[in-house]
Amino acid sequence: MAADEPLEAPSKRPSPFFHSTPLTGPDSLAILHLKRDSLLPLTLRTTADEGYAEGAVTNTRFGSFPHSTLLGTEWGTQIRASKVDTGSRGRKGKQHKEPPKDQGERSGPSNAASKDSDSSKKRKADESSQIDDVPTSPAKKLKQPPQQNEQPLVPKAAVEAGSGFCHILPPTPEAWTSSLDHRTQVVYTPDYSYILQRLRARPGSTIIEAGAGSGSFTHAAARAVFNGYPSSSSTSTQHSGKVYSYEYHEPRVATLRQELHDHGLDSIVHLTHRDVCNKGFALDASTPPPRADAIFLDLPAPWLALKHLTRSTPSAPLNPSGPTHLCTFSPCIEQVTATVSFLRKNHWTEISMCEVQHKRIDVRRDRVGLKEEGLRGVNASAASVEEAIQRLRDVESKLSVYHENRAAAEEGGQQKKIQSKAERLEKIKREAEGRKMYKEGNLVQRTEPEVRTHTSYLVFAVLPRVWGEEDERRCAEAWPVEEVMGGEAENEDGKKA
Ligand SMILES: C[S@@+](CC[C@H](N)C(=O)[O-])C[C@H]1O[C@@H](n2cnc3c(N)ncnc32)[C@H](O)[C@@H]1O
Repeated sequence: MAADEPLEAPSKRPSPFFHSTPLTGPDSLAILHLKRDSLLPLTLRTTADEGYAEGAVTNTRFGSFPHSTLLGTEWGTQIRASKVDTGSRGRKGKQHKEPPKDQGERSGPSNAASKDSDSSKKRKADESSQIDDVPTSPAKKLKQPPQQNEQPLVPKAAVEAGSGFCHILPPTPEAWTSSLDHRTQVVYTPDYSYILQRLRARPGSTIIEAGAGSGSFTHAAARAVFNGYPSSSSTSTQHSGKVYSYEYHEPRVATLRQELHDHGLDSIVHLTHRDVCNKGFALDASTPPPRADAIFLDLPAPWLALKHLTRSTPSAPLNPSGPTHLCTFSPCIEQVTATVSFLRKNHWTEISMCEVQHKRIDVRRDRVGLKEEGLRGVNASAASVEEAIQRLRDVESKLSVYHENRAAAEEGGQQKKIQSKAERLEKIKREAEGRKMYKEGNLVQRTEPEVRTHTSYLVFAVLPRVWGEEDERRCAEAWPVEEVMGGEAENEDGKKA
């Protein structure tokens, strides 16, 4: 499909990113939360086209999940993995003569990949090798027309596998960012939440974004500006929030266009296939230019695009009746220098730069001591010299009791009881029940290094609106100086009027 080729009419159904149903339903977009930072988007299906007796199945490294176990559940529910019967799927491939096997826990990718070895190798090479036959990439979906032989599901009841689980979550821009098919480097949640806040994006705003890349920022921006779907009625006066996205890489445009359609966002996001550096931000002839309140440029050379964003250009896509807030995202300081230099020469104000240095900080209680032995998340070594000496005394005394008991056994005398380790741990556990653990130990903080982000410098600036004599006159009429100053206005000579 060509990037400029429109899809069918904009989807009429509400976007699952803005409206969540109480329960998961057929054909709805869901995110499987497998583990921290491992999320998987999928569309829940009631049709079987993969030869599983249980109907549509998603295989992950944490087990197989028939969609029948995911449908009709509350969002956030923990779903147990199932044993699945590959049925006819197992017999389909010519090179695979073995009888179909049950796919138990953790049998996902390799067992399920019964089509051919090339495709299985490709999957292994794929960044998301934990996933098999999941309709994650709309690009893949585009290449695969819907199967003619899809049959209504009469699924075999799923049998729990005994281990392996996931949580089913509704789609949000955050979950989408963590799970999307990366076609480019993406803007991550900590960055876009800060950027959108600095751009003053709010319901009803108009944002320009270039380049759209994998659509991570696009989804977050769409949610930030959403204040209802554009109304076709001419009487509606409400200005709908809108995101104008530009991208010059044709396959990325086609993929993102399909995603936006599938996600019910195509009436909020206007995606254009265009090189903004060379050709500016104009839209097709039938569409009026955007009147942007905010601009986000995630391009290698933002200053080349900025030359099309001036107040003096008649076709400039800026809102003439308000200031325009700008953010550019650059991976190196040279780009920042060039951008800031351009902004200074072209009437932009409030120019500032910040480096993104997100850190995830783990704050917890550090509990050390022998009384913690056997408890979870503790350091069970002696916390003080006294504790260490006491432990040595205990060991010594046990040893001497042991020798006494041996001597007593030889002489036929009575033996003393020695506390076993299991008894000691049981006693500590019992005592712990009465302790207020959340108050104990030192409060410590540790920086976790693995926050997903890129080296990035964000440049912010504001382009004020044009202000002329006429604006000044209207303003003076609306807010007469005497009223504003409470009769304290001064005349031209600086005297009180
Ligand atoms: C880092 S990616 C953007 C990622 C995106 N912001 C996201 O969150 O997924 C940069 C994108 O800019 C696009 N691009 C680069 N130069 C461009 C230009 N002159 N016009 C339009 N798009 C451009 C690239 O094709 C690439 O997809």
